[in-house]
Order: sequence, then C-alpha cells, then structure tokens
Amino acid sequence: MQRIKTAIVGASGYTGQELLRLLLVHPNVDLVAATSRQEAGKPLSAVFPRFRKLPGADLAFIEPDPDAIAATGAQAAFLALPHGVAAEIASALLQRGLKVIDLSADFRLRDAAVYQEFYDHPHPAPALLDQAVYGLPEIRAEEIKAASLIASPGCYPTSILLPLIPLVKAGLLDPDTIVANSMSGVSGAGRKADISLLFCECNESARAYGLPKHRHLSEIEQELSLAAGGKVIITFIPHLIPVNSGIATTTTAKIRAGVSLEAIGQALEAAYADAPFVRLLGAGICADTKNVTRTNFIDIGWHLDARTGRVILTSAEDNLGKGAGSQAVQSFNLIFGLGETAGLQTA
Ligand SMILES: NC(=O)C1=CN([C@@H]2O[C@H](COP(=O)(O)OP(=O)(O)OC[C@H]3O[C@@H](n4cnc5c(N)ncnc54)[C@H](OP(=O)(O)O)[C@@H]3O)[C@@H](O)[C@H]2O)C=CC1
Ligand SMILES: CC(=O)N[C@@H](CCC(=O)OP(=O)(O)O)C(=O)O
Repeated sequence: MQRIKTAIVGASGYTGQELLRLLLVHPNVDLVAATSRQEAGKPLSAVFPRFRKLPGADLAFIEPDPDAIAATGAQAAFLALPHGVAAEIASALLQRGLKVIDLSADFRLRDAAVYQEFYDHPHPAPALLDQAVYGLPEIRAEEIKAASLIASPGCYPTSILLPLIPLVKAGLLDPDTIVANSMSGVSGAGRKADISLLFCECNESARAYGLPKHRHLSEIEQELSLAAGGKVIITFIPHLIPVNSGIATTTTAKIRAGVSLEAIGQALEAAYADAPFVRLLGAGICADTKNVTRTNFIDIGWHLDARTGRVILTSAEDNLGKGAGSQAVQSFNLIFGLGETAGLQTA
C-alpha cells in the first residue's frame, strides 16, 4: 500500500490537532513531522493525551524550520498556520519539492490587491498565487489532482459555496440578492488567548461579528463570480455561538421567474451525485450541526418561500472538519491518487 511521508506545520492549534487525529490513523500516511514552537521536543502523546497508544504518537514536535521538515523526507506538508506566516513556509517547502496543502487564507485569492484589501497587509508571496488551486474538491477535483499548492477554503466559505455554486451556475437565482447568515463554534477563532473568546464571554450567548465586511467575503465573492461568469457581491453575517465546533449556515436568494423547488433539487442532485461528502437532505429539511461534527460531511437542505420568491438553503459542517482539516485531507487524497475518502470515513 502506498504510504506518503507527511508533515503538519502548526500541529498544536485546533486545525493542527484535527489533522493529527486524522493523519495518525490514515492508511496511506506516515506522519514524519509535526511542528510547534511552544511544544518543540515533547512527544505528541504527552502534549495531547488523547493520542496515547496510537501508532506514531511518540513522534516529538519540532520547530517549524523548512530544512528540518524536508530532512524528515516529507513529501507533503499541511500548513495549519496563521495567515502571512503560512505563505513564507509554503514558499520554502515548495522549493524543497514538497506538495503543500495550506489551510490558511494566504493563497485563496487570485488577486494580491484583494488580499491586501481584506487582510490589511501586502501579500507575502504573490508570485505563487497563479499556481495555487482553491481546494474545494467537489468543484475542482481535476485541478487539485495536478496541483502542488492547495489553498484550502475557509470554513464559512465552504458552507456557503457548496449549496450555492450549482444554483448560480445553472442560473436559477439572482446572485446579487444572496444573503448568507452563518453560526460558528468558538474553535473557528483558533486556539489563542483572547478576552472575547473566554468561556464566560461566549457561553450562553450568541452574537454577530465582523460586520459588514468579514474577510471571508473576498473568497466567497471570488468563487461565486467565477460560477456566475460576472461580478457577484453578497451580504454575509457571521455569528459566534456557544459550541466548540460546527457551522450552521442559512442562505437566501431571489429565484429567477419560473424556477421551481424541483428544479433546485435537481440542480443540487446533478452536481453532487458522485460527491461522497455532500449529503443532500432534500426539500423541506433543515441541516443540523450535530450530524456532521467530527466528520468531513456537509449536509444541505432547501426550501422555497413562495411569498417572497426566495430559496432558503441550510447547510451544516464542522468548521474543523469539512471547513478545514478533513477537507484538506480530501485534497491530499486527490493529489496522491488515493481514494477520495481514504482516512475520512468517520461518523
Ligand atoms: N479554526 C478553524 O475553524 C479554521 C481555521 N482555518 C485556518 O487554519 C489556520 C490554522 O488555524 P487554527 O488551527 O484555528 O489556529 P491556531 O491558532 O489554533 O493554531 C496555530 C498554529 O500555528 C502555530 N504558529 C503560530 N504562529 C506561528 C509562527 N509565527 N510560526 C510558526 N508557527 C506558528 C501554532 O503553534 P506554536 O505557537 O506552538 O508554534 C499553532 O500550532 C489559520 O490560518 C486559520 O485561519 C481555516 C479554516 C477553519
Ligand atoms: C469563529 C471565528 O472567529 N471564525 C473565524 C474564521 C475561521 C476560518 O475559517 O478562518 P480562515 O479564513 O482564517 O481560515 C473568523 O471569523 O475569523
């Protein structure tokens, strides 16, 4: 059986831990490096007792040094690093011949000026933007298979784009009327000390934030514009809710005249007939995060509001799963010619 020597850079954060959870038991992976500046020198199993007795869990964290990572023989590296930091390490690892699957936003945007507008600093490696592939496997599988650099999508964008893209492509709705409301668990903000993320600030409370121009609008609008064949601008309203992980998104848009509920269902069924991780719940059913946490599934349901002429799409995913770690593994599987579901069939 093919086994790929693999590294996780930024393995002590939330998406890094999700990658550890998946890759330590992935049938085609030999985990050869896991980095953390704070935990360097300590075995994975000592830092994260949940991994004790798993094969490979005695591996010690190393510093995020590209030469040290390449010296392990790694053929692929997942980057679970902050924006800005990821681009520099990606560049160094690509030069050393590794395939790079980047979970940060550094390579998601085709235009460096849009990156600067939304991320408030110049792009750290604009020369690499042309070779990066936006890693939504249900939309770009063929490009992903040929790529050396994957820009894995953001968590909110995944939950918004997968229900919308088939409907926008088929011309069933008016893209300029799209409004997406999302609710995310607190792990979406990363494993960092921040007063607004403390238990007492988040628990038993819910709030919108990042208005009116959350940075994920940049990639959502980029991908919807590509699907529509013209510039699309939408309204996006993220909310923080008191759960560890999970994203529930409700998206509405005006349908074109004469579009039926059946036509919406048929467009989604046609787009995702062969997609192992998209579960179409059907008309009249609402997606629920409890069915997708710790999985790579995204669940999608739909309604038609005849009074307003709007479609209502509901979607649910795990922000650390389909929204980050397991979606990145799905791209890795495609790059290395493995079964798309390898190591991801969890319920
Ligand atoms: N959380 C989520 O739901 C999602 C996150 N993402 C993206 O994935 C990336 C990782 O997110 P997340 O896991 O939440 O982040 P965390 O803050 O939880 O973890 C960040 C990791 O990067 C390491 N790190 C931080 N700064 C540096 C640095 N300067 N040099 C080297 N290593 C560094 C940290 O370890 P140490 O400090 O020990 O070195 C840690 O392992 C981010 O770009 C995020 O935007 C994408 C989709 C969803
Ligand atoms: C709850 C929460 O704070 N979520 C994060 C999004 C996490 C994510 O997907 O982010 P990247 O684009 O950074 O990869 C936020 O709104 O900034």
